[in-house]
Amino acid sequence: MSISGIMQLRQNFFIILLFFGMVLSGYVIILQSRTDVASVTPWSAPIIWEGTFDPILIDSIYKQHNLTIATTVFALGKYTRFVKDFLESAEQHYFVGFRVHYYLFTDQPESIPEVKMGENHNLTVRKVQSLNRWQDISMSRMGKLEKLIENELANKADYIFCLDIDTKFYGRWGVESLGRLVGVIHPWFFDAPRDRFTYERRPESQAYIPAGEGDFYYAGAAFGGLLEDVHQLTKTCREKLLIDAANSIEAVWQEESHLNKYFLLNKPSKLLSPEYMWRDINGKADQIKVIRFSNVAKNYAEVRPNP
Ligand SMILES: CC(=O)N[C@H]1[C@@H](OP(=O)(O)OP(=O)(O)OC[C@H]2O[C@@H](n3ccc(=O)[nH]c3=O)[C@H](O)[C@@H]2O)O[C@H](CO)[C@H](O)[C@@H]1O
Ligand SMILES: [Mn+2]
Repeated sequence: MSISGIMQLRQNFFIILLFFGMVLSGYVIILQSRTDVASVTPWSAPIIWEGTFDPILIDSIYKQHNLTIATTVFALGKYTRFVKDFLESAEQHYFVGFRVHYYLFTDQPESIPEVKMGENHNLTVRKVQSLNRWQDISMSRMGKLEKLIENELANKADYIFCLDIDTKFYGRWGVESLGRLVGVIHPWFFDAPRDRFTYERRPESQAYIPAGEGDFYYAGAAFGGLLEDVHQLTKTCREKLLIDAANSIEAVWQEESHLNKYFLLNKPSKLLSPEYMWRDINGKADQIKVIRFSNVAKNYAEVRPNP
């Protein structure tokens, strides 16, 4: 056979290989799903797990939209020690390649370390008053977030995520997490029956959820969505926390209880699996293929201002 004949044969072979490759990868994308976990809620909202999305494809779709994701964290009292790891790990894994604006609320702006930000990632530090009880610090976030969205974020961001600071990123958290109203399934309860959920059970509280009701138990340490939807959420929770305070009752898990009540009445349009909120001290679970974001181990007695 002549040289050009061999070249032709080789070329044909590669074309056939390419064709089969495309067919095969097409199948892989279309068949991408999970059978060991629920990947959709009874109200038809997706639940995001590893294997339910194609990161390259979804990035390329969202790239066209030039979005900004506002991201809030609070570090008061001894919780400033968590800031460095949070920000450094976020810069490795959190919306890499997309616009992110972190808003960090602290009572000690002077002790916030310098962390090198990636392209299109910015940090704004805000001074807030210190509070004496950790419960008050945690609950007061709702009102501060409400005000931030109301007074500052319009035209500056598209989506917002509100996260705990005693946390660290270990894997990708990207545009697959974006949605109108987004909740994260709590790492203690993703596998538990509903009657074990630690909802507020006293009817006197605005966060009350009766036995037999409720869909999931959501983490207070991460939620998000479109500005308008998160504004409504934070406003409602702030109002309900105030009513409870006026009635001298504090929900069992503070604003997390109110968040769970809100999500019962206003279903999230997207849920994130506990890959997006694990705990360093938790053991492994078969369903968790990737840990993306996790609560770091902490000595409660040492870091909190009160028991
Ligand atoms: C995994 C998860 O869903 N965690 C929730 C849970 O316990 P946690 O044990 O995660 O609560 P926590 O001590 O981390 O407090 C929540 C957040 O408040 C801030 N903070 C708290 C104390 C302090 O001295 N300084 C300070 O800055 C900080 O941003 C912290 O991340 O319950 C809390 C309310 O009961 C919140 O709903 C948390 O989000
Ligand atoms: Mn926490």
